[in-house]
Amino acid sequence: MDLHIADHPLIAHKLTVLRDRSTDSSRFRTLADELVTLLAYEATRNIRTTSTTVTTPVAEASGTVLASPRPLVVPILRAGLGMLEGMLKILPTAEVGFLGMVRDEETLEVDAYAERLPADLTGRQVFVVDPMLATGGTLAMAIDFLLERGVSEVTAICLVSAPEGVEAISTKYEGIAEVTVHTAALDERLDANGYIVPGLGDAGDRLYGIV
Ligand SMILES: O=P(O)(O)OC[C@H]1O[C@H](OP(=O)(O)OP(=O)(O)O)[C@H](O)[C@@H]1O
Ligand SMILES: O=c1cc[nH]c(=O)[nH]1
Ligand SMILES: [Mg+2]
Repeated sequence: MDLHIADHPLIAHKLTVLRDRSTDSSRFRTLADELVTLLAYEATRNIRTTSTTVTTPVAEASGTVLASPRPLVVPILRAGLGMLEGMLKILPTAEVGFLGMVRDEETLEVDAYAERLPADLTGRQVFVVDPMLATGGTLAMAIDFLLERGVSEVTAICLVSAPEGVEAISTKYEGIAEVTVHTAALDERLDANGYIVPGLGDAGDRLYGIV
């Protein structure tokens, strides 16, 4: 697995405000949106393109456009929805698929309650967005859904990741699929309840639950 940890002062600043317990939902949503746009710039560095020519008002120029089929963005509900608009700002032509998943707070087992993906994703470039990579159980289930549909290359964009989740994904897909994770931060560890330390708390609640 390829892990990229962002190293940019604007990302560090926005993430610091995002972590702050006193940041309210409205500001949290704005920051998540801004952060994913910044992370997506680097995460799309290897997006597939094709060469073309374009006629300017002056002359013909050679150019580059996104290849077909267009990329697929998959937010993992609920918290991943807070990263969708930020992704679409820089990938406005992407197709969007949805996965709804929730962790059991006691067992940390993941339940998939919604799935709306194209049936055949053979050869498609896929960007999964979810703010938190904790145990890695949710991202693994999402990757499994995608692999079943023919995907061989998945890029995940997360805001905060735990070493335990990174290790779990790296081990599970070694030699099976090309998985890349872009994260704004790699934190210290998980606590006894499966929360990332220092993390930012429950991303879904902070985006949509608590004002
Ligand atoms: O790596 P894991 O241990 O699987 O945990 C990470 C998952 O937990 C959060 O979702 P949650 O289950 O809280 O659902 P929500 O988005 O509806 O809040 C988060 O958005 C990830 O999807
Ligand atoms: O710290 C964590 C871990 C999982 N999900 C969250 O929202 N936060
Ligand atoms: Mg949650």
